[in-house]
Amino acid sequence: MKWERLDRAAVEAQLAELAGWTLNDASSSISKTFTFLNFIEAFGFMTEAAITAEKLNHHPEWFNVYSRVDVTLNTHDAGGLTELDFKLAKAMEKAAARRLG
Ligand SMILES: C[C@H](O)[C@H](O)[C@H]1CNC2=NC(N)=NC(=O)C2=N1
Repeated sequence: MKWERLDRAAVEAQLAELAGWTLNDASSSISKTFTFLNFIEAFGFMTEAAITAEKLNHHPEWFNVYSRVDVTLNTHDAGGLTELDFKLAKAMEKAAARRLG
């Protein structure tokens, strides 16, 4: 399925449903830093997010050090943000919430 790039208003509307995500340069991606109790919790989050990413065929750019995971999402194929980025962001929120309590 071909996903369309969202316009600024649609991006703002989606962002309003998410806590702690920031919009990057030219509205082309969104980012969030997740901090867990330790590496195992961070890696458990990444494992769960990876399974969702594979199901969606939509993959995060991320960087992990110990308990921290920096995530950036965008849709390369669309050159910006699409609904897929927000589906993955919301799934990540659920996976993180389960580990953060
Ligand atoms: C060929 C393959 O389906 C595509 O490259 C998919 C894979 N995962 C992807 N992930 C992300 N974030 N953006 C994409 O455009 C994308 N495209």
